Amino acid sequence: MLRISRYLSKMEIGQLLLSLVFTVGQIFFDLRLPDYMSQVTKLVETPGSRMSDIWKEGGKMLLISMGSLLCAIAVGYFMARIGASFSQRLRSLEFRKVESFGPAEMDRFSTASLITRSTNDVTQIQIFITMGLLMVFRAPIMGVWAVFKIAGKGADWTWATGIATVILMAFMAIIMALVIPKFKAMQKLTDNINQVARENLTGLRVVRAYNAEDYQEKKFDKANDELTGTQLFTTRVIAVMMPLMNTVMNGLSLSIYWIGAYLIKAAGAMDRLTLFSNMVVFSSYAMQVISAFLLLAMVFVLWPRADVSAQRVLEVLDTEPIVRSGSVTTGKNGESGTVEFRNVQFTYPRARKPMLEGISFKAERGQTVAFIGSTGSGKSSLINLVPRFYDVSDGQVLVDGVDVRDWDVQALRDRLGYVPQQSVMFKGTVASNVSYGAKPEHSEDVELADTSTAEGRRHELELIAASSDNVGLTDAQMEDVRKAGQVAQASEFVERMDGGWQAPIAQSGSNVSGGQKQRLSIARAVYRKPEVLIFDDSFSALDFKTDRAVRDALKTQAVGVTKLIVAQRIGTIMDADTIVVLDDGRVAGVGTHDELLKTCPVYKEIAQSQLSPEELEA
Ligand SMILES: Nc1ncnc2c1ncn2[C@@H]1O[C@H](COP(=O)(O)OP(=O)(O)OP(=O)(O)O)[C@@H](O)[C@H]1O
Repeated sequence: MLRISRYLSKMEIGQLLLSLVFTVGQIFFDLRLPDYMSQVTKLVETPGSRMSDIWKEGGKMLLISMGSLLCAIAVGYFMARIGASFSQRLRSLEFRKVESFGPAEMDRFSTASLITRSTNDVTQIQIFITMGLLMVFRAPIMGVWAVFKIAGKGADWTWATGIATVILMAFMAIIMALVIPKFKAMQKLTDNINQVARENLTGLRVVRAYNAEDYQEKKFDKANDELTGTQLFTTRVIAVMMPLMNTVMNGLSLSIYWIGAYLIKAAGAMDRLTLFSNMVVFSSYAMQVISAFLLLAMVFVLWPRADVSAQRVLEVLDTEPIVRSGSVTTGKNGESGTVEFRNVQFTYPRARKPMLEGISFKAERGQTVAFIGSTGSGKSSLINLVPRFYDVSDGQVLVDGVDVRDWDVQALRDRLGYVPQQSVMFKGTVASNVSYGAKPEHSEDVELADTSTAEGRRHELELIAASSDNVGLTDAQMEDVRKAGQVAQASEFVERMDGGWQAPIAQSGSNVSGGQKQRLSIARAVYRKPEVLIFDDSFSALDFKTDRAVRDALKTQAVGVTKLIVAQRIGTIMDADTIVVLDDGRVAGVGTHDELLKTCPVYKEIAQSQLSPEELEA
């Protein structure tokens, strides 16, 4: 929990210190009250006291109470502010950190856990800051101060308070020993429930199609019951805590008065009034000591969960992606549009066996290099090394003559137009999806925006607005969107949509078909005007005619752009300048279609399974 405080802004630290001052003020006022109470008691007991004197002392008590109230309000206000702005910053930082993650980091954390870590975990930290943080300071200050106030005011009463304190501490120790491990488990169980819910929602169609609702429900019920069971246990234990504490508190009050009654009975008439007043004061201070323990108990309720959450949030924030950015921003000797693999070996993190071995080829500027091979032969794995989703285990991948590990990652990816195997659409419009690469990249400024100040929050909003849906594309940009759409053979269906290029795209592109998504995804890559276009099996959802039309358009419209194409269909890649045939992560052949038909049995087998004898002869 302490380590996460390094993300507090200066303003928040200032507010925290101010709250601390107000807390000390509140304690001061609270501990002054018994003194006035003692005065009032004396006045009431002393024959001949005037009502106005009692009113005066009572008035002072009221003022002191008001002072305490105002301090409490100030503390509550500042702590709520700190809690809200700090958690906002943590969420933003986590979001940006996750954006820098590659597949390796995503595999390590899992999507569900990352969602819990930036929502539920941050909320636990916020609750602790708002409700528990100042108690950490308030409880000991109040306890020690109150002990000083009662020191020397009666050995018997002090003994009674000491015994009550020991009983309280014993109760608290038992309760904490019972609940802390459960609190730790609770966040993991929340991850679990998120994971099951997420899987169910994303796979809803399959669940329905296979009538697997019961199975899914059982899985969810199990996760839900586990979480509920743990929550019930901790809540029950904590529910017992308060009555126990109150019993001890009331027991102590009773003991003080009981002891007082004996002492007063044994004292002489002159001392009785002083003793009585001392007893009232002592009892008030003793209650303050016990209250300090009650506050500590509250801290112990909130702290363990917040501490676990802080560790989980820090785990994300402290993770440095395996793929680290280099510094090169231009190609070697002005080279442009070349991609070369030099004896590349690649092993997936946590895998024992290399997935790719001995891969070498070079794509010159403007050339088309295609990759074909059976399912699982490593085509996607190979292509993923170019944008550095993973790094090679051995050998080199060079873009424009520079090792991809030396490239500044942004500069490298700016040169590439990547079309993934599964198209991804974002909520927005057709145009905003196609022009996605034109958005300003997230700026370092955002990370530093101090959201604890009004100025910082305004700045953050401006930056968010600048990077949100680019509704206002310039005419030139809109022209580029249309051109990219034409190359990807998307214009026809887009123009038939309600709103044309401004037609809305639902979350995950659920209002367009698989083939349409694929075409928009291709348009998005073309729009960037990259040096290298990478198609990871991107033509598979297209019909043969569209596949052909897209490739023809690319030939005429994307001249000089290097194309790396992963494909299942021979027809898609037949005219490539070079075809690399993969078999179980090794190169089985490299050459043109005609060459490979003669020299590569694996390629010949694939070709024979897809083409007619006439096509093969042609
Ligand atoms: N993230 C990963 N971690 C570990 N192994 C992986 C990972 N992704 C893929 N693999 C393994 O790498 C192998 C090659 O997968 P890859 O996706 O590169 O094949 P592919 O040739 O593109 O197949 P397809 O044509 O079906 O898309 C597979 O055996 C797969 O199990």
